[in-house]
Amino acid sequence: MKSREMCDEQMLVEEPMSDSPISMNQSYDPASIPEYPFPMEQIPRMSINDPRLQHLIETSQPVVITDSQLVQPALKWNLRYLKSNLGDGLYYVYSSHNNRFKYFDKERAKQCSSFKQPTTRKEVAFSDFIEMLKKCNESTERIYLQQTLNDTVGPNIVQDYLQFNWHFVSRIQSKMQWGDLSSNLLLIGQEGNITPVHYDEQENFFAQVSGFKRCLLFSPDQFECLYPHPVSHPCDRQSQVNFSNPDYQRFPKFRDAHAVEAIVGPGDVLYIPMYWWHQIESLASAEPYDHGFTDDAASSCGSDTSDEDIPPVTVSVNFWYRSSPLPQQIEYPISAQQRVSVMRNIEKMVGAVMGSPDEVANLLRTIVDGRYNMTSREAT
Ligand SMILES: O=C(O)CCC(=O)C(=O)O
Ligand SMILES: [Fe+2]
Repeated sequence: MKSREMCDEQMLVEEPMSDSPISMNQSYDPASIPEYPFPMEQIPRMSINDPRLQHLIETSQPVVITDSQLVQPALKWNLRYLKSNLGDGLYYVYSSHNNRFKYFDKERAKQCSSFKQPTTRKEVAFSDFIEMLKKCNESTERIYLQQTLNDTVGPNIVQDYLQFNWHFVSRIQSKMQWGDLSSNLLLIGQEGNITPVHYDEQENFFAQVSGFKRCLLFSPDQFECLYPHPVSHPCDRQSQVNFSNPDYQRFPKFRDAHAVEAIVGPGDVLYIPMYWWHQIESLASAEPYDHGFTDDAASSCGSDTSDEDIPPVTVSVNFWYRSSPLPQQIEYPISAQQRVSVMRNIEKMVGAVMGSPDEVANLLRTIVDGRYNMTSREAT
């Protein structure tokens, strides 16, 4: 396990482009990293040319790629540039009364009267998002923009997007026989925001554009330690465990959880394999955040409040690729990913037939109790 000091050194980011607004020697504030009770190892960081890279991706191991230039044209995406160039589309902005932004399915939430929504969501113009950010300075509310990039973006963003390093990602996509790129999610959140631990059913190249994020990953074989909500719950795929305040009575196997960690900065791309659990935390920058409005505050933002009031944000863009958990030929023992997929399918099937989550538990217990949960000696 590498020491935090080594990590901090690694995080000194070279200026990526001469006309880039990213200043040299950018780094994060180590004091902004939350502490947790589980052990952590570092995710390897390597060059696009490193011969180990392909093997890691082939075997579904997380890795940080440091020089892919995947989103190089986006490294100039500060708030001012985005405001001028994102176009007049609407953006989903989530609000939370604490720093956690736990995902939930809105449709399922409507059907579940006892469910307390952890965040609220608004669809707003990008300029309104900036006004909302300013208001966050006056309250404890925090916000997080999370919107799939779509065809409402302006021509400069289209140009930037076309100049992403598609050669790099498409080569991996075809080598790994992944399906289509399903979407690119743009994430702009305040420093300190946390996306709590969950897994996705897609392969992910997670590209950091501005600011720093701490990414904690757990392999799919830690399903038992992380206690996901039932598949029918609005928070399907999300862990029930809150790392900042773990309830060991309810979740005793969380004591066995162990993470791998990466701190990503501008230009880094983290490969998050499908079904790998991840918690993503926006860290505080060590330097003052340059949103780009400082020179022409009055004209740029067009509002009563000063642009100086905009709190610092982090910006990321992910690349989600469809993939199948089942290979053409199943090999035994099945992988941890396949095991999760099988469990999900069984849970969904029983839930669909029985109609209620309580019935799922009863039915599965009836199948197992006294029959499969015995030692092999008792069973004979
Ligand atoms: O950056 C974040 O806050 C969450 C990103 C995430 O969960 C993802 O890309 O799958
Ligand atoms: Fe995710």
